[in-house]
Amino acid sequence: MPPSDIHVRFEDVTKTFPGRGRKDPAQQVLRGIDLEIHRGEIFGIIGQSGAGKSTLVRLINGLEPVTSGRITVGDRVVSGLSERQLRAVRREIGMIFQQFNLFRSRTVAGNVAYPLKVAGVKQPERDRKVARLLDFVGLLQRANDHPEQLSGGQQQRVGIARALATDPSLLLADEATSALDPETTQDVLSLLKQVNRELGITIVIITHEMDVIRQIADRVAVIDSGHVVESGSAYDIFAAPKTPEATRFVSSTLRDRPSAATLERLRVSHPGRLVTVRVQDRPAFQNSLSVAFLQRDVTADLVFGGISELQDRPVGSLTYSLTGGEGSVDELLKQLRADGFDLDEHEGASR
Ligand SMILES: Nc1ncnc2c1ncn2[C@@H]1O[C@H](COP(=O)(O)OP(=O)(O)OP(=O)(O)O)[C@@H](O)[C@H]1O
Repeated sequence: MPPSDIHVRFEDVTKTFPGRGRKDPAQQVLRGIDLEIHRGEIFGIIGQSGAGKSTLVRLINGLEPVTSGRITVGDRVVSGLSERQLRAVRREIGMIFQQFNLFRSRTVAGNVAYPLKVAGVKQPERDRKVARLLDFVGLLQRANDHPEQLSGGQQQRVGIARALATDPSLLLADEATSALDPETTQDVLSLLKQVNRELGITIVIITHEMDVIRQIADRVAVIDSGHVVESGSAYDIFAAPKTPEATRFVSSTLRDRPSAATLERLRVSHPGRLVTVRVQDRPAFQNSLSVAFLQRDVTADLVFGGISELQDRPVGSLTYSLTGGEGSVDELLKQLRADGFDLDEHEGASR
């Protein structure tokens, strides 16, 4: 990828918060982070609470300084800049927050106008721009209301309009939908997609909800205890997560794999060997499985599973209870693995 197509680059970045003594020791929150966020994409960062997501995103616009390593935004190294130098960088980077962070004393229009005022944009131009932004987020009619008169979703729309006021090329979204109900979350995610597709703005979205990643991200990094444990296209991570952390996040949203308790129940009600096959985006996926079952004379009862779509491609898994004559299930599993099927047998099942 040409360097100009990389919008944000982390190179061996660490972050340690200094402690204040023995009872409050220094805390290393990010360790050796290497990441490349491409221009024009929606990049998701997922991790559990305390994994270091907010810190990571706050390093990009210098709200926190790095401890070591280098962060580049466009062709500019932003780590190590002074507050004055950072002000110019921040004009190119919008940010939205979980709690919206609007000024309660200002109107909706006043909130959106604020960054323009700070940037020295004069009145008639400012009013025109505020009206255009409020129209874009669907709140032109509410320009003179105050934030508390709006729903959470509407307040986040104002947050988005305000973040777009200085025409940023990059938008940072810190748990932007975590305070919203599922339906409003959908609306805000649709608006963010529109911001990305129509305005060409790169979006970095951090979340602890894999469903947000499923709905919106092109690529994703999974972070755990300050490390990037897995990264890649959202489809690849959903279709074939490689680490236990990514697997946990994926099954939390697809709910396609049986839990330990469900497996116990399935073992009681089904005599066969329990095998989970990952759904693959290949022609006649299910038909090839059925043919293999028939050829080996194995009876396959579908006992659990789920298939969803991500970027118009199938993801998920199917769990079968397999029964057959002496050696036939072993032969079947060997053949399926050789044919490139991705499967796990749940040990402990009755044989
Ligand atoms: N300013 C700070 N000073 C000291 N420690 C901090 C500071 N900011 C964050 N931390 C610590 O860094 C760790 C990571 O916090 P961070 O907010 O980045 O995680 P997160 O993954 O975003 O989690 P959450 O979703 O709960 O905010 C936490 O243990 C937190 O207590």
